[in-house]
Amino acid sequence: MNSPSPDITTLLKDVDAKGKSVTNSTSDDNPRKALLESARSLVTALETPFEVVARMNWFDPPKWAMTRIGYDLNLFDKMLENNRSPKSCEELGKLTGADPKLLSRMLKHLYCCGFVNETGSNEFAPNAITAALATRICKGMTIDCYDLMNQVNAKLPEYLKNTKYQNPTDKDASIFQFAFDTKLHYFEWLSLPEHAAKIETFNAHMDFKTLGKKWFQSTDVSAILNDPSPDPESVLMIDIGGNAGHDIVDFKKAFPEMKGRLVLQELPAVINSLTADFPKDIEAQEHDMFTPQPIHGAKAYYLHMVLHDWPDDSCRQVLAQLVPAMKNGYSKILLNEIVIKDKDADWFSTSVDMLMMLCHSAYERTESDWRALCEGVGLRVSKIWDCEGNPEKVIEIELA
Ligand SMILES: C[S@@+](CC[C@H](N)C(=O)[O-])C[C@H]1O[C@@H](n2cnc3c(N)ncnc32)[C@H](O)[C@@H]1O
Repeated sequence: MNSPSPDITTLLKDVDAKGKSVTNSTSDDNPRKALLESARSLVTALETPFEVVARMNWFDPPKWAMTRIGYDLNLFDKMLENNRSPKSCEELGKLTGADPKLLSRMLKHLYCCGFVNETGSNEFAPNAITAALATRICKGMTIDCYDLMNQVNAKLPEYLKNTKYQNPTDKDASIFQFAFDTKLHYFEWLSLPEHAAKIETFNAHMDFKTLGKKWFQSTDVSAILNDPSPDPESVLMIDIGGNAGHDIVDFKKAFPEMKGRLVLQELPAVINSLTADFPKDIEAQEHDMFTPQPIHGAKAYYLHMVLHDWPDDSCRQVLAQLVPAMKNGYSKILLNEIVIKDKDADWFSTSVDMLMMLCHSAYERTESDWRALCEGVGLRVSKIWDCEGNPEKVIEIELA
């Protein structure tokens, strides 16, 4: 191999320097993230362009497919059995019902992905990624994305060719609708009785999707919810489009002493999917956010990655339903949303932006996009809280 180019040398020094600032501290994850970014830059510089293209075309698609099939076989759970002991493909074949030769080929690829450890010839053991894959949220996210996105991605080139490469903005003519040959909006389609199982994978995906800490773990909550009414009957927070309530449930756990009612508002199909262990001290209410907000004078109307599913005119309709319900000088809307950078956007934000285009003809907004959206309906952004550098921020909004 040739001696490293100056670029590589600089990148190595950068990795070395960033590595020194990483500690085991769980309270500040930023040094680890900075090292990861530097390490990624180093890998990008080391790989040849042809290796990059080969990985994209040959390596990544079966990585996704083999993982998806792993769930059908219950493979990751089976690998974790018996105290995570290494298992031969013969043994795994008996546990999953799959051909040991097929399992051997699948697991060799998953080993190259770092998803399992190889402990011998045709023998594999789970590692931390296998254990993560076995969790409900990783399983739900993978099944939800794989089963949907393969079909949608496959039709994307044809859709964009048909629309002469216009940026998709029509919620009723999304790429999802084209790919699945339906006139229903994604959330109407998901609400069909025959898609009840998909709701569970979607809920698990939503539970997964926030990278990093939740908003109330990374902001000054007492400053945001300042001076809430001492009346225990008043509403402290409504989680609108809160899915199965993972945010508001965790908020309640984090602040059990905070006064005021907590309410989850969602579509009927999601409310019906709530399990028996949904906390009794949080109210679950069916509500269509495009209709007038029934609860007036709440301290906070919280929407987490809800508006990003919709193009601008729909977002304005949702916000306009909140305006008459808000108490001037008291109520706030809290949007917990990605604020995509004008320049140097991160991979999480751009990936979710693509997902929004594919599913909903929607997009991730910059700070100026969010401000313009609010100003159009008699609201104003009073503060944007940076959540420890995470792409998702808290956009605090008041009546203008
Ligand atoms: C991207 S998910 C975000 C869920 C949750 N806030 C979170 O961050 O995990 C958007 C949610 O909006 C809900 N939703 C869609 N249309 C809605 C409507 N018209 N009224 C209320 N909720 C709606 C969906 O059911 C879905 O759970």
